[in-house]
Amino acid sequence: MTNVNKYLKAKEFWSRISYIHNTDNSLPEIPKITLTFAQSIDGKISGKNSSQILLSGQDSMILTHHLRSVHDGIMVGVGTVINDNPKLNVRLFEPGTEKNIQNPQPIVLDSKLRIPENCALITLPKTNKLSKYPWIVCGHAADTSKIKEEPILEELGATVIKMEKPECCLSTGRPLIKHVLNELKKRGMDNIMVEGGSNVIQEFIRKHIEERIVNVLVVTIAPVIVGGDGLGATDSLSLKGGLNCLKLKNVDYERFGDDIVMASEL
Ligand SMILES: NC(=O)C1=CN([C@@H]2O[C@H](COP(=O)(O)OP(=O)(O)OC[C@H]3O[C@@H](n4cnc5c(N)ncnc54)[C@H](O)[C@@H]3O)[C@@H](O)[C@H]2O)C=CC1
Ligand SMILES: Nc1nc(O)c(N)c(N[C@@H]2O[C@H](COP(=O)(O)O)[C@@H](O)[C@H]2O)n1
Repeated sequence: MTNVNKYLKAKEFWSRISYIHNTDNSLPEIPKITLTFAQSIDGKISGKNSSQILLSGQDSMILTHHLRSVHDGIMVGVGTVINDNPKLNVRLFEPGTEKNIQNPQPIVLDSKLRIPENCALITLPKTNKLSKYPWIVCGHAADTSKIKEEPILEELGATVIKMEKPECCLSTGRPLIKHVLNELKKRGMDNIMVEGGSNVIQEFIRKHIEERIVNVLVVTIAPVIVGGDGLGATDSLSLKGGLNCLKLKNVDYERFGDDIVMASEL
């Protein structure tokens, strides 16, 4: 398949599955959510000691970058930033379309402002004008954090969104997802792609069971075996409320190179 056809296929797949995304089953006060990650055939999203691994092949990576380009925001937890130092921008696009490419707004869930000042999300926009400075969402426990100060991050270009009200955070200071999403909607985010990592994926699934906050789940399954040392997307997720397992609905599959991409309602 030529590269042009790979981009076309990614676009067509998103058009096909976004019928799920666009069904009006979402809560109007929060952005529409696409929950997405790549996993090995044995359900791991990273390797031993949480080491980052390249699971997606080129074709499914093109899809991931297309998804980034069609969302207002892209969200990860600070664990992913510390571990992977991701860029979270759109680097794979059809040649000739660069003028139309919009990078999503990077959003980092970071209860205690642990984000490294020299991470790519903060340094990249200095040299790459198309990249956006990150929004960093912290809780009230950030006050007592010994590490990062809000003014330093803001001087560097980041926007710190502090969830100060006690009802917006757990007693540990971790911001509650629903309140965070409501705040992001007020700041203009109509749809957000949530890229992980494990704790954030689990939090979205937990919350979804209560309030249906996820519109579409997109999982790339790569023909790779990581083994028992790897980190699973849902290793610490215990399904409460008598659920033995969560059965996905409206399931669709497509092959991208050697990978299978599954899209469904959660
Ligand atoms: N294969 C894939 O698609 C991906 C794999 N990963 C992998 O995931 C691992 C990182 O995952 P984790 O360590 O679990 O970190 P994480 O990225 O899920 O971040 C967790 C942190 O987010 C913060 N946070 C703030 N509010 C939160 C909330 N409401 N819910 C949950 N977290 C909140 C907390 O400080 C928490 O420690 C890395 O190994 C990385 O390589 C990450 C993204 C995608
Ligand atoms: N789609 C996908 N496939 C993989 O194999 C992956 N390891 C990931 N990981 C996610 O992508 C982030 C890296 O993004 P940049 O390439 O730096 O823009 C990483 O942090 C994970 O969120 N995704």
